Amino acid sequence: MPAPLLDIRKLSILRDRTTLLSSIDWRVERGEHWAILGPNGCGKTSLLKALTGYLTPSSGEIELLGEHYGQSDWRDLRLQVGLVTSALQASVPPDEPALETVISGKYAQLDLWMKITPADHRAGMRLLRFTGAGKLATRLWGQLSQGERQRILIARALMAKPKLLILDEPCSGLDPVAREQFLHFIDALARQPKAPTLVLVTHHVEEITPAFTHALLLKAGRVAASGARRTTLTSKNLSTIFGTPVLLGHRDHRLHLRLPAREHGASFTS
Ligand SMILES: Nc1ncnc2c1ncn2[C@@H]1O[C@H](COP(=O)(O)OP(=O)(O)OP(=O)(O)O)[C@@H](O)[C@H]1O
Repeated sequence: MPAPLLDIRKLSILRDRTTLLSSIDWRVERGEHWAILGPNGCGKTSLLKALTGYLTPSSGEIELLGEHYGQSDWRDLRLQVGLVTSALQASVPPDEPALETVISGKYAQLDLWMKITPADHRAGMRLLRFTGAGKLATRLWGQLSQGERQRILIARALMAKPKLLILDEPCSGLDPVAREQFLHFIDALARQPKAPTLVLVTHHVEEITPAFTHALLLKAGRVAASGARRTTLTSKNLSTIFGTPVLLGHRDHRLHLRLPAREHGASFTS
């Protein structure tokens, strides 16, 4: 049996007497796509930092692509993990054309300084077209819209042919139409036969499209629920993580969340 893509066991992280993560167990098999959901401060970013080697565990084990944290060079392993996060946006030079930003992903560098080979040019253009940004090749980073930037960053991440692609709140800052278009793209990407395993970090159940097969729900640094989407994404579990009763609905293969009627409280009178 092949090793799981990711196997995290009893991971705890403490900093300055604060528990960021407590006894996290999370196993991702190849071919699965996961959503990580939880309220502000529940530990989502800390978990991502731990698995990309930017936050050292206090205890527990992380196994990524069959390699154990602490025993392998995590800088090499990190190259197999694509990370699309808004934190990256500030690091891209504003005068860099989109095609160069994409190609820089192959070399894990920001601000591409080397000569572009014809093969890299072809691969970069193919990915730009694939992400629906083919016409943006010469557009400068500083001129791109938020939605366009997200597509460029995904193309950039795919340039390194990652086994795991992490999308950290990729819809923040997108208008409703751009968000829907972007979610369609992500759903289609996940269904590609050679797609990397996707991990989507979000606060919003609406963004968990049907291609996401599994979910990890975090609350206060702990796993509140984890597993197949049907059994994990439930009103009960979501009420637990958000600390208030919520109702999960399904419409047209999409999820939505609402508060029970009596929770709305305020009413208007004229
Ligand atoms: N280096 C640190 N030292 C102390 N506390 C930290 C440190 N890093 C994060 N924290 C705390 O750990 C908790 C989890 O933070 P984290 O950024 O992982 O949450 P998150 O789920 O990503 O939140 P959000 O949804 O708001 O982005 C927060 O309360 C945060 O203040």
